[in-house]
Amino acid sequence: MLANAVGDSPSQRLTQRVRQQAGAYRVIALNQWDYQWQLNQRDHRRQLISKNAFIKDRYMPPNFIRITDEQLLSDNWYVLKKYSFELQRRDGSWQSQTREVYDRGNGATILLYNLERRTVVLTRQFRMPAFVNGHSGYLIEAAAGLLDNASPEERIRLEAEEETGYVVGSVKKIFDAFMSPGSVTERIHFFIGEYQADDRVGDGGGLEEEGEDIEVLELDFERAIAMVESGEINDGKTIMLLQYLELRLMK
Ligand SMILES: Nc1nc2c(ncn2[C@@H]2O[C@H](COP(=O)(O)OP(=O)(O)O[C@H]3O[C@H](CO)[C@@H](O)[C@H](O)[C@@H]3O)[C@@H](O)[C@H]2O)c(=O)[nH]1
Ligand SMILES: [Mg+2]
Repeated sequence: MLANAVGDSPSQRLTQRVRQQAGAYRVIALNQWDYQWQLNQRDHRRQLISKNAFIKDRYMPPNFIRITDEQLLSDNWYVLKKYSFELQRRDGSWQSQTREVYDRGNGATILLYNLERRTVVLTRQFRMPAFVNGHSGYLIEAAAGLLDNASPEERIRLEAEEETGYVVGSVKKIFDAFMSPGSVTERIHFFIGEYQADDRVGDGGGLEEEGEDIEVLELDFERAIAMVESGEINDGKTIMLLQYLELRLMK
């Protein structure tokens, strides 16, 4: 339902309130993460105006963009589209642009750590895109997987066990992040979870039928940090997780 419909549902009341508050602002998006944002027209900074609002009928089309065309370039595995659109610049003028956008869904990742022994569990597997870009392709990474319609927490528990063999107890979501927002839609949900040696119930390794052949590495935390510095670990999500742990827990 468009938010300018007249009515008395919670979302409509919210919308009216937002509009009253709007003044110098334009509402830009009611996104899927339960946050409502508005955009300051003077400096284009986003400002959070409502959290955990109402899920279903709260879409308000932003008025700073007009999508004029959407062309499917490939849906061989995931979906690559070319969007043509007009975007309003900060001086108020409109500019036409095209952008290719690769949509492979969202993902989740987890760093398994043991505080007492100061260790972490990572994986090593072949990544074709890294190979194409001059790497051996064998990247050291935190366990991770695409959501495939599961919730981030549900998916990361399954993925951690599938890839590392560890059953994860409690997990903590620390943040989510766009990892390549210039071209890829994906948003990754980041988790950490403590493990003990006897939480390992299998070998991990991933699904052979999907081409996965994942090596499980248990590393001293200090060694892992040194590998970030030396460039041996150069996967973005893994660096972010290790540095989070260093800042918050492994002092
Ligand atoms: N046949 C085929 N298989 C594919 C293709 N692309 C991916 N796959 C397979 O699809 C499976 C996806 O495995 P997951 O464990 O769910 O995902 P992931 O590849 O580990 O992705 C995780 O790490 C990425 C890199 O950091 C993240 O981008 C992603 O969000 C997720 O966290 C893997 O077996 C992968 O080989 C493709 O084009 N063709
Ligand atoms: Mg994976």
